[in-house]
Amino acid sequence: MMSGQKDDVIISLRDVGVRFKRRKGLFRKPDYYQALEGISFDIYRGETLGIVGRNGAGKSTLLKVIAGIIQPDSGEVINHGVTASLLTLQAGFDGELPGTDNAIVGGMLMGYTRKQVEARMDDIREFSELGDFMEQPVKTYSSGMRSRLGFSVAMYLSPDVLLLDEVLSVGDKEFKQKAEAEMMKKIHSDQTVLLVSHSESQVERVCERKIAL
Ligand SMILES: Nc1ncnc2c1ncn2[C@@H]1O[C@H](COP(=O)(O)OP(=O)(O)OP(=O)(O)O)[C@@H](O)[C@H]1O
Repeated sequence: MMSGQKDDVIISLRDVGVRFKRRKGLFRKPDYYQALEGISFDIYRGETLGIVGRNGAGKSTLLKVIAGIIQPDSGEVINHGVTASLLTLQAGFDGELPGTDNAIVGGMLMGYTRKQVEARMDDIREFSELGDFMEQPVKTYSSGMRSRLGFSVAMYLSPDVLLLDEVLSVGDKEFKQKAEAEMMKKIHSDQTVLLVSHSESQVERVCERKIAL
């Protein structure tokens, strides 16, 4: 991980716009939906930035643009040489593969080698509290178990910028508290975190700065 000053800008968004083509069936022309428009801000090294907004405000879309998963239709995202990975609870896992293999694949997508992920597997297993379930296919997991796996992988294999989409809002109360405590440690370290949340109070509690969409 890179260390540096808190006033280093590591990613800049300049007037970013994203629109989606919406199909209207066979006999009508598609139209366009402007999911994001004119978004400009800087992300500083080491900060924890909360992104809030109502359903459909474009929060998940914004994280995808920052992660480079989708390209903006206007404006630009300038990455000053950092890795940014998106953690969501819905996507990313192969249900047929066991938790361990999913952790390895996830880590490799963030630029780690298999050996590097394996070296952290005991920590991931312990934090997630999945135990022997780590050897079971992810399709047999409950949604809470999936979120524990995703969160634990992200915590132990952090890219320079960790993009978290609603990951603190699931799981049982106990795990949520443990996850939040772990997040607080990251926040007080060099780790840069962008956190999307429906909960304004959670953002107030966890983040140093917030952006409303
Ligand atoms: N692939 C897509 N094709 C068409 N429209 C899309 C697509 N992805 C998102 N949208 C639309 O863009 C808007 C923003 O979606 P996004 O998922 O970014 O919102 P959000 O703020 O994360 O919402 P939520 O709080 O409900 O998770 C929504 O109106 C959604 O319908």
